[in-house]
Amino acid sequence: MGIISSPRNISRFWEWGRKIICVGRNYADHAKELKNAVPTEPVLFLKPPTAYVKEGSLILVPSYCRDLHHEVELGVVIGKGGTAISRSAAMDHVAGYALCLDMTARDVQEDCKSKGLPWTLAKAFNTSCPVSEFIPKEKLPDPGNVKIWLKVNNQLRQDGHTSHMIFSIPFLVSYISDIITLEEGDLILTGTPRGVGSVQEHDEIEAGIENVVQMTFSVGRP
Ligand SMILES: CC(=O)CC(=O)C(=O)O
Ligand SMILES: [Mg+2]
Repeated sequence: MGIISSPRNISRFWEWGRKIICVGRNYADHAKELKNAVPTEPVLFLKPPTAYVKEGSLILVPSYCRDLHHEVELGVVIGKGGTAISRSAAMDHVAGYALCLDMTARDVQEDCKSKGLPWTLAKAFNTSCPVSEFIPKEKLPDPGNVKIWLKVNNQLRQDGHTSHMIFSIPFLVSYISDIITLEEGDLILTGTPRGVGSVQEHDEIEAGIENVVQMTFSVGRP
């Protein structure tokens, strides 16, 4: 008897084992709050698929981290892969979106920056990429014009607007695809607005895209 394989469903993109490509310092107000220069080219780094976590599971503080930060970000889910995608064709490659957290071991990142080391330990640990449900493209017709927010224990910490991104979604899809071939199921995190800050074990993080999606995660220890 042959093996029947069911087709993969893009609304469960986090199960596909694809790349997570993150853009850093894409909001001038956040670059400034961390005393970083406002970039003239996108800053890129990666998270592995083992970084994904869905609502109902804990965000885990890595054992070596003393200062875990939240960063709320709009995620772009790739529906059609490609290399050297033009800016004008970029949105044809987008299947939809997800609200994402780029959890960051800030103390470790600062140490890596001072030593000129890569950010892997700070950004790529297990559960460093909590994601909302998949948002089909039609439900977010103007992704460059939405409010994203984040609360910790019901206190508003981040209250940003995607219109403040330095590099737009079409620009980022095109720019990244020149360097890293994009594949169906890949996720691009588009950077965080100002207001990043610490979370501790037992904290509750709530985040949303205004009028579109909301999600809640708790923080724990492994
Ligand atoms: C300084 C950072 O951690 C950059 C980053 O991830 C961002 O979203 O900006
Ligand atoms: Mg980030």
